[in-house]
Parts: sequence; C-alpha cells; structure tokens
Amino acid sequence: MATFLRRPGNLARFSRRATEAISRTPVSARVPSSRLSSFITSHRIRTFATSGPGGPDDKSQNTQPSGSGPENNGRKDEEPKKPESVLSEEDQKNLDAFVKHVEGRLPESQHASLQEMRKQLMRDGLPDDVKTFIDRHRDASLMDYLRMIRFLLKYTNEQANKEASKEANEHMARMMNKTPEEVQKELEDMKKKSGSETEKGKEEPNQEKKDEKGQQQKKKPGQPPVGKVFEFRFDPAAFAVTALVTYYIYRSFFPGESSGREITWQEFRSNFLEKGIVEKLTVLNHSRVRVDPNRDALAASYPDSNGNPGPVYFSIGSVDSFEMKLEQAQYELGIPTHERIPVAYVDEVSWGSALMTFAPTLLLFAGIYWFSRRAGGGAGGQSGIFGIGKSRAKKFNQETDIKIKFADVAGMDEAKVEIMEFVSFLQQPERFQRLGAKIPRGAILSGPPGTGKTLLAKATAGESGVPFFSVSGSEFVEMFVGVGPSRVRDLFANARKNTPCIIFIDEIDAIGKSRAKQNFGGGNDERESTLNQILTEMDGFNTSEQVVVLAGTNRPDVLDKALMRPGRFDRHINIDRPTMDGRKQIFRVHLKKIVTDENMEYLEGRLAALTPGFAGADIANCVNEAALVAARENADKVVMKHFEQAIERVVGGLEKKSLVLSPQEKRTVAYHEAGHAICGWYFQWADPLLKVSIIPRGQGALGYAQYLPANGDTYLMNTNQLMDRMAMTLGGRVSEELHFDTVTSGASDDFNKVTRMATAMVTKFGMSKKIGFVHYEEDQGQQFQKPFSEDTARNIDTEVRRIIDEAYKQCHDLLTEKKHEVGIVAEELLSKEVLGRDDMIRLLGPRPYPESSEFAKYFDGKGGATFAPPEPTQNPEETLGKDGRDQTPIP
Ligand SMILES: Nc1ncnc2c1ncn2[C@@H]1O[C@H](COP(=O)(O)OP(=O)(O)OP(=O)(O)O)[C@@H](O)[C@H]1O
Repeated sequence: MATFLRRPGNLARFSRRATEAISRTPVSARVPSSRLSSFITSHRIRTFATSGPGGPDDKSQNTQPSGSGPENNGRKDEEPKKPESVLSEEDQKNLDAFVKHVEGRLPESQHASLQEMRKQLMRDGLPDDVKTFIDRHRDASLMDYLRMIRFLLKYTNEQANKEASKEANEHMARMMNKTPEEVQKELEDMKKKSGSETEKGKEEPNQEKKDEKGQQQKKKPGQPPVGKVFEFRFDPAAFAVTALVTYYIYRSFFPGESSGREITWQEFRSNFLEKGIVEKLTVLNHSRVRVDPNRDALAASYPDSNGNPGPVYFSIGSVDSFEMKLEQAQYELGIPTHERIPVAYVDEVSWGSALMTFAPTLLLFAGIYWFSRRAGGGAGGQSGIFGIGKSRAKKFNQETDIKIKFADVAGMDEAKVEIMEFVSFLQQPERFQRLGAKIPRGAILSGPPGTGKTLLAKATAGESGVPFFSVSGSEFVEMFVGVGPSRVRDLFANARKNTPCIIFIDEIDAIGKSRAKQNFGGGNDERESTLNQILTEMDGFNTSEQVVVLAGTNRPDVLDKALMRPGRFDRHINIDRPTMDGRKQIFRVHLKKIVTDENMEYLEGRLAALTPGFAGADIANCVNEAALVAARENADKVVMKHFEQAIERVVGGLEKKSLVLSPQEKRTVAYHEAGHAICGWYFQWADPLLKVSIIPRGQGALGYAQYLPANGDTYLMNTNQLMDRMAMTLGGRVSEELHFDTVTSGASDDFNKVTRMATAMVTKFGMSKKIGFVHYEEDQGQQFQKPFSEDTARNIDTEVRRIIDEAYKQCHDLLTEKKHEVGIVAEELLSKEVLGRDDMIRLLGPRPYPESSEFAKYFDGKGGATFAPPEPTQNPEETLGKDGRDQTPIP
C-alpha cells in the first residue's frame, strides 16, 4: 500500500482504471435501440473489453495525433504535424514541467497516454482545477487531488466515447460499403429521429443484451473478434471515500512529504544556500526543514530541473542548533541581514501517530461496547448496554405458542383442581369479585424435578387463553448490580400491559432463598434486592389486576417466609411423584404418539407397575427410549420388550458391554444376586423380585436386582418390613459366604444401606426399646456437637449393631435352608444373564405369600394373555409418599 501510494502517478493510474470502468455503463445507456445502433453499442463495448485504453498494447491507438476524433472524421492525412497550443507561454512551461515530472514516475507503457493528455490540454486549454494542480503539484492538498481525479474521470470518459464511435464508424463503413462520413451522417439522422427513444432507457439494456447475443451468434469469419463483455458498477461516493481514506493513510505515513528528497546540511549549504536559490525554509515539527527554492534562480543554476526539483528536506537535531548554524552560514556567506532567508515553523500532526495515541481509548470503548452487546443480547429483544435491565422473560402467545391443555397433564388431579381456580379467575373475574372475594395473587408449585410443574403452569395459561411470561429465577441474576430488580420491574410492567396474563418464574429458589439463612460469609445483596423487588411488585398489584404469578421450585423449604405469606404466593401446591394410577395416566398421555400393537390397558398398567418412583419426566423419557430401542432394531412397532429394555436402561444405567468379567468374578456376582433374589422370594415382608441381572450397568454396578413393592406404592413401613428388607440386602454377602471360601468387596454398598436403615430405626423411628422415642437429626457434617451424650451415642451404636446382627442371622438361616435354590437361580443366571419374575416362578414355583391384586394382574407370567381390563376406578386413599424403587448394585 505504502509503495503504491508513494508515487502520485499510481494514484492517477488508479483513478484512470476506475474511469475505464465507469465509461462502459453510460455508453450503453445512451444509444438508441435500433439494429444499427445496437451493433455500434456492442462494438463499443467490445472495443473496451478487448483492448483497454492506455495499456501497453495501445500504443497505436493512444499515440494517434490529436485531431483524429470525430470532428475531422478520422482523416489522418489532414492531421497537423505539430499540435497547436492555446496555452500561454507560462502555462505551457508549467504543463511541460508537470508532464515531465509525472513521466519520471510512471511506467513507460503509460507515457503515451500522458502525452495524449498533454496534447489535449494544449488544444483545449487548461481547466482551472488542472491549472491549480499543476502549479501546486508538489504541495497539492487533498482537494487539489480530488479535483484532479474529477478531471481525469471526465477526460478518460470523453476519450473512450470518441474512440469507440470512431472505430464503430469505420467498421460500419466497411460493412456497408460507404465512406465513414456517410455513416456518420446517417447516424446523426438516426440520433435525431430516436432522440425521444432515449427516455425508454430502462428497456434498452435488455434489448442490447439480446442484440449482442444475436451478433455473437451471427458472427462470421473475418469479422472482428467479439470479446466477453464485463459490466462494472461504479459508485462515485464509494470512490470518493476510498480516495479520501487512501490519501489520509498516505499522508499519515508520509506527513508533509510528496516524493521529497532528503539531503544533508552540507548539501543544503553548498548546493542551495551558497548558490542563492533558497527562497524560504520551513521547519516541520521541530525536526525537519523543507527547502523552498526560488524557481527562476533554480532554473538558472540547474537548467535540467525546469525550475522544479521537487520537495527537498534535511533533518535537524534541534531548532536552536539549526538557527545557529543557519545564522553562522549566512554570516560566513556574507548575506546581508535584510536578505536573510525567512524561516517558518509548522507543526504537522501525523494522522498515524494521532490514531496510535487514541488507539487504546478506542479499543477500550470498542471492548465495552462489545461486552455490553453480549451481556444484553436477547434481553427482551433489546441488545446493547441499554437493554441489560430489561426482563428476559419469554412471552408465549396463547393463540400460537401454548397448545398445552389440562388434558396433557396427567396424574395430578388435586393440583389441577387447585390451579383450575386461577383459570376461572382469569376467565371470569366478576364471579369472585361479586361476592367480595379477593383474587389469589399466585401459587408456588413445589416438588421433585420432572414432576410437571412447568407443564402445569403452561397448561394453566393454555386453558385460560391468556399470554404467558416464562422466566427462570437465575435470569434475574447478572454480574451488574441493580440489574435483577430492574428486570423484575420490567417484567411486571410488561405483564401489567398485557393483562390478563400469567407470569411463571421457574426455579424461584435462585432468588427467593430465605434471607435469614445466610449466616456464613454475609448475604448476597443483589439477590436480596431482587427478592425485595418481587415482594414489592406482588404487593403492588391491586386486587382487580388480572396478573397471576406462578413459581416453580424443588426446594420450597429454603424459600423466604415473606414470599410464602398469604397475599403474595397464597397457594402452595405440592406436586409429588405420581402414584401407580398417576403413572398409568402419564403413560397414557405419552403412549398416544407411539406406534404399538400392545393392549393399551395392560401396557399402561404393567409399565406403571414397573416404574415405582418415576416422575413424569422419567416416564416421558422411558417411552421415548423404548421407541429409540425399537428403531435401532428396525422394528415396525414398539413392543413390551422394548419398553422393558428402556426402563432397565433408565433404572440401571447404560449397559457396559466393554466390561468383561473373569468367569470366577461372574460366578461370584451370580451367587451374590441369587442370594438377594431368594431372600426377596421367601421373606414374607420383603419386596418380591422383578428382575435380576448380572450384566454390568451404570457406574460400577456389576449386577443389579429390581424389586417391586409387594403392595404397590408403599408409604409406611413396619418393623417386619424393615427387618426383612435389611435381611434381603445382606443376602448377597451371606450367599458369598455360604458358597465360596472367601468373600468379596461387592457388598459394601449393601452394608451402607443396612446401616442407614438400622440407624434410622434407632434414632428416628423409635424402634429401639433401649433408646426410646426420640428423634435425632441426621448429622450432615454441619453439626459440631452431637445432640446426645456419649452414653447415648454408645447405646445407639450397640442398638444399631444388634439390629444388623439380627437381620444377618435371619438371612443366614434362610439362605442355609435354601442353599440348593440359591444354586439353581445362580446357575440359571450364569447361563441367561437376566432372570425375570416369570423365570423365578418357573424355577422356584409361585411365591408362598399373597400379593397385591394389582401386582398379580400385571405379573402373572402369562404376558397379559388373560388380562381383563379393570373397571375404571380411582384410588382416593392413595396418598403421596416415598420412592418405592430399590436397586442392589455391586460396586
Ligand atoms: N403429569 C405429567 N403429565 C404428562 N407429562 C408430564 C407430566 N409431568 C412431567 N411430564 C413430562 O416431563 C417433562 C418435564 O416436565 P416439567 O418441565 O414440567 O418438570 P418440572 O417439574 O418443571 O421440572 P423441574 O423442577 O426440573 O423444572 C414434560 O415436558 C412432560 O413431557
């Protein structure tokens, strides 16, 4: 770039190229659309495309003497030998000096063009702009450059037009056997006739294209070659801006210099000062001196220079020393005081250095701007730093976005009834207001993850047909102070504009945590003020404002009491994991989209029985997983096997095919699992086995056994059940003891479970006579002091040990008695790897204890062949409770 710019000739060449491009478009736009003219047009275009004016091959064309234009109709023999000049002597001298100056900086191939331009200027006179430029070309300003460029554009355009039409005339004359004069006349007549046609300019380009195409198709040998036509779009504004920028970049790198020559002080003294040709000295930026010679004196001393040697500079150490040296030199040369050389002082600011000075500040601002755009991006459709305080709540339109209805939310009838009231409030507020009832402001939906809190909130909006603003609690929290409250304000302001509507704040515990609990490390001011703002906004509603705020959380226990008080979130709706019936309903909802031939009643029931403790999201995942398993097998429908595999995968984790056990290890695992299975089968109060597997799954589990609560979902456990469950959990280790010489580490997780159960019996459930009816909180590592004495601690230890020993004895007695059965199950497990309940019935006979009818219905060993759909009944007595799932992994 710098090299390009260093030479003014390059700038001129650059502008000329641009003009070549420009000149093509107007030519084609101006001519009439007759066949003759279109031929000319196409020919003109060809002329430019095949041989650009001013190129190295254009000598013959460009060196044509002036006067070969249309005004003398191309008669070369009439051309004067010497071009006439209309310029004054001084102008002529200046022009010659300028041309010589530029010629020295242009490649030879462009000299012809330059001479051509000189001739034209001599013939037509110097336009003012050019005259100014020529006079000042060594110190030309930006405006001078731009004026010069404008002239060059005009000049090359005219040249191009003249040459094109001349060549076209000659060609036409050859084609039509006429003289060029006759063709010219004919053309002028045509132009007169079709003068009005030029207004139809819009249609012409198409016409021209067609004609040109026709011409190309009709091309015969002997005709001039038809070149490819390129059309350029030229934007004068862009060109001017580019020229401006280019100039300033150039000037910033070479301040005050336009192809100047650097000399030394000695050279200056001997070649300039001593010869008396210095007119003026200009000190630039205290470091360089520009020498302005007296042109006449210069021309006299150096005839070759034409009075113009170009800018000459020399460097100085300091202004003082320069002044002293100059003074000294002038004194020595005997220059009288009144003829001493004037010295001017100029400070030129380099754009480059100015830019570098401001660069860090500019970078800083750019960085801040960029970060603010990122931080604020998407804030309610706003971006930039001004959008950061805007709420990020997504607004769902009731007509287009929310298609969820209560029918899509299965198995939470109580919650639905509660929330239905909000729907009727939004739909018919007067029904409540008439009786003087205050409208509830909001509800907190709490419950374990995936139980359908968000789904229920969406369904509420879907049913009531109002806009729904959904936002997550964490979206209020930002690194900037004050953003949280501002977003809350914005959210509520938006909601008020869209009444009636529902706001749903998911994971409200992110901002609604109790302020009292922040005892360590101080509070979080930003979160507190966000919470305060929510409290204020909810208070600020007037009772007739139809804005309902629903909030979802998994941790209702940590929420601030102020948030939960009536008047804010009036309702607390607890959504727990679904019961057996709930699961059936959820399966029904999700199975609708699945392609299957199974008996739906049976399928729903069996799947619900197989998935105790599953939340709605687990069920949705299971159904989808089953479809994926079926698709992987290329099956055309999803069958029971696929569903069971999917459940196994969700419960036990991914199958670890890469984990290969040694035969001895596999045997140990088989006997370990068989021990659990036999205990589950023969202990009356234990959960019967559903499936046992020795395929490694999940994280570190080498085998697993799945049990089903014998009486469906269980919410209370008696001592017998706890003892049987503990004994069953110890079954793995006892079986290892009975069948092998040594035991393995595989029972460690079983011991953990047994210890926790026994400890709970002693410290929480009041099942130890020695400790009594007390409840000691579990030590979660946060208590520095145990809430009981050393004596009690010792007694708890003794009691826990006693209970575990009892469970162990119970298990040992059973497995010693059933040693043979353990062997049968273990060997079968070794050969089949997975055993189901049906296999157990085949190997051991039916379980000797009665089982719940629900359980028997779906696990009768006949795969639903005898299944009769039950009367549709609801079990109103089912209450919400604990997870009935159990796994016995071997780490
Ligand atoms: N009762 C239900 N009926 C039908 N589908 C359900 C039900 N509960 C959950 N689902 C399914 O589980 C998905 C996740 O539920 P949702 O997002 O509502 O859970 P959530 O309780 O809000 O979870 P989190 O507490 O983690 O935010 C739903 O999209 C839906 O497919």
